[in-house]
Amino acid sequence: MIEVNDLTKAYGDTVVLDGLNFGVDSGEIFAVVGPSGAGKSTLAQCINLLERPTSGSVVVNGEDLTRLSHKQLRVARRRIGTVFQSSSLLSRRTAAENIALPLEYLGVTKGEATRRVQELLDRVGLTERADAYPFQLSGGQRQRVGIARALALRPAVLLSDEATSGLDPHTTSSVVSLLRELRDDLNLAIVFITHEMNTVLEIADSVARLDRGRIVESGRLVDLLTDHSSALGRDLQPQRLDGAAKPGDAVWVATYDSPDVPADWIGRVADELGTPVALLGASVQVVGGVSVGSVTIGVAENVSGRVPAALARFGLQTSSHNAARELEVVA
Ligand SMILES: Nc1ncnc2c1ncn2[C@@H]1O[C@H](COP(=O)(O)OP(=O)(O)OP(=O)(O)O)[C@@H](O)[C@H]1O
Repeated sequence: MIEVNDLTKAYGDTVVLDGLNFGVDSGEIFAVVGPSGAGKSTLAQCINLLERPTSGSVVVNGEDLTRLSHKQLRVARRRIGTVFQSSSLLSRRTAAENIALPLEYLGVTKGEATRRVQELLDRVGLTERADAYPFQLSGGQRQRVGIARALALRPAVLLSDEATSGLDPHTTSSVVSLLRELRDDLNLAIVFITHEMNTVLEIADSVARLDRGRIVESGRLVDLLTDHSSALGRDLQPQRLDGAAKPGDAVWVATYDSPDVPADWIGRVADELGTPVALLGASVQVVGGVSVGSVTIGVAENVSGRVPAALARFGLQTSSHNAARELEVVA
């Protein structure tokens, strides 16, 4: 596991990270999301100690890395594997040679390195592409090589710094699936730094929003998504375009508010209201075994006032924002 305690980084008078605190358990993916300039890259560099924090500590499996000498740190840093954007591979080395790089630095015997590289290629599904050069690989394959290289020294923590940025949605999903698999199979603590909200929704167990060097909100993903007072939870909801309602219908957006929403709630709400409920759009996702997200429905205006109570009975909520929208439609 990794703990970041009161981490501060200043360049001269400019405070870039201001007293950050968080912990990531083994077998957990913790996403840090934030806009450009929030301090994400600086945080990544402080976590793997490429930059020394001005104050505070980074503790991996009980050892405070910030207190180590330069020499001790070189050894301790192996516990953190880092995946950068795909461009970080060496272009004149094959996939296998890129993965072997950390093993070479460590002075591992050639036979042992070959065995380990084979194992890693297999783990990331690239056995067939061992001899390909980076330019012969797709963006997703290059990222898999980067991940395999980060795992070469069997780290306890995997730090992903914008590792899926610039990849198309399909490739992002496949890299995300691989990271989730590694979390479970290798019991890794993964710190996933990104500016992409959609990816957070796919990957994170917990999430923190970094803004101007501070963590302004954090929590378990599923809790944030079902907490209607959470600005981060709202921003993480998947975006979608809804279909138009029938003339004379009022539109409501219902958000999943409970882990126990029955799968057939639309039919049951229609029965209760005594009128059909039209499904206009939905973005519902299962996070940690719980359905979260929102659904847009259209119902006849004459029963519209009864909608919030009917939905609440099945564990769904209409937020005030959505009520305002409904009033707009009715007006
Ligand atoms: N070496 C440095 N000296 C002075 N200021 C710096 C230094 N490195 C970063 N900063 C400042 O720290 C702030 C955070 O930068 P950082 O690159 O960590 O943000 P970021 O969230 O990664 O942004 P982006 O997503 O655009 O890469 C910025 O205002 C930047 O100008």
